[in-house]
Amino acid sequence: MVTKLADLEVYLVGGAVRDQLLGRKVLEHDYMVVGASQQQMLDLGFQQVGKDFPVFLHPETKDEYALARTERKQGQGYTGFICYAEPDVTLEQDLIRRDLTVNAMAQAPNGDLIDPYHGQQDLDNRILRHVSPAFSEDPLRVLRVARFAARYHQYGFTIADDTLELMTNIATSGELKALSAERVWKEMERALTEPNPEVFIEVLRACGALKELWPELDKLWGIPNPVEHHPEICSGEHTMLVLKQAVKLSAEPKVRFAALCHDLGKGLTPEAKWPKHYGHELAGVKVIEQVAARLKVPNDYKLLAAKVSQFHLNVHRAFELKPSTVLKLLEQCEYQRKPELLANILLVCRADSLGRMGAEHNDYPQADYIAELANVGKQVIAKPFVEQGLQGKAIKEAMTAAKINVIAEKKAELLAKLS
Ligand SMILES: Nc1ccn([C@@H]2O[C@H](COP(=O)(O)OP(=O)(O)OP(=O)(O)O)[C@@H](O)[C@H]2O)c(=O)n1
Repeated sequence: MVTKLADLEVYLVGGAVRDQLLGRKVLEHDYMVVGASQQQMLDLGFQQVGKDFPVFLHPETKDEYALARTERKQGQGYTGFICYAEPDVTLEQDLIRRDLTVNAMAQAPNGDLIDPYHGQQDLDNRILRHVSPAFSEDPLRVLRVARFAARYHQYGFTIADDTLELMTNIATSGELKALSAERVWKEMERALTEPNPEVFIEVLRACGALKELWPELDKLWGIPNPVEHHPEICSGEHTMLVLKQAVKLSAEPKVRFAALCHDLGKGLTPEAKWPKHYGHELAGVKVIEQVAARLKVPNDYKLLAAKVSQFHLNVHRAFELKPSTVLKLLEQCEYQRKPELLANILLVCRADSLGRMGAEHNDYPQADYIAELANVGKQVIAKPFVEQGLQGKAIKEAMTAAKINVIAEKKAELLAKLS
């Protein structure tokens, strides 16, 4: 009979066991409780937090404690689960419903590892492998595996062949379409923070999930670019190179998302026009809006991606732009109200330029050049024009003329230095 906390049969489970064995920092401790009822947990002072599952917060540590449970799928989609969490559910029964063997290990309080599905062996061999056919019960696991592959690529992990086959079956069955946009986006966003987000995209592509979830991106493979600017030719390959450069430049997932989106407009170029892509910048904005609406992408991600798509070629051509065009570009990038937006646009443009085969170590002086012109533009203020007695529209016109002047002066100075 469980009457005090010390009587509970408790195991550390999931990511904490995995990451501890990998020598990684453990941020979250999840525990499983075997042999207790929901009422006993409440009587011990645990606070129930799970709506769908019996998950509780420890009265003192606030760590998550879940009752051992089995789950069976009922119908399509995530909500259709029959969950059973009575005290007779065993540790092994709970572990077998989990996604990957490396996630299906438990550790007893005395340190013993309970590993009925050989997670440690897979961990040592650097393999992501599903535990059982129950893997398919939650299609989101296709994205989870791709995300773990992106995270653990640095340790040499690969996906077991039969797991990739299972993921392919899930993707081609159309079941990914039943996932809510919120769950899909959450996985994508997390994947974008990993050290190798390009692996996430490559895995999704390899199992056919990218085509289902993000066809506008999937389409870029096979669309050529002019070889003189893009020795890698393929737009999909180029996008992966840009993403890798973006990872080097910024930890911000929205910068990485914008890198993925910057050439989506190329998917709309009629084949007869290949390998050129006139107008893909503006065409891409519509595609990004469509992707953002479908995946419920946050507005700041959408805004950055759309601006990068629209203006990346202009930024690349920065030195050729007239001062008035530079000012227009800066204003369209909301350079005064949102300095971070312009800084991120310039980062992605740099990633785009360096994300071409053989260009990895090139310089990208356009970014500093635009940033410096923005700085001088910002310094023009309304006060002197107001003091001259100008009003309303006249102040705005005078300020614009003054901004163009200071930009022209700075442009001449910077170009003289660069030449
Ligand atoms: N769709 C899911 C979600 C979770 N789990 C299981 O629940 C555990 C905890 O899930 P979560 O906290 O999402 O993942 P972690 O493995 O802890 O990974 P992360 O480090 O990304 O938090 C996982 O280890 C896995 O055993 C699962 O099998 N299927």
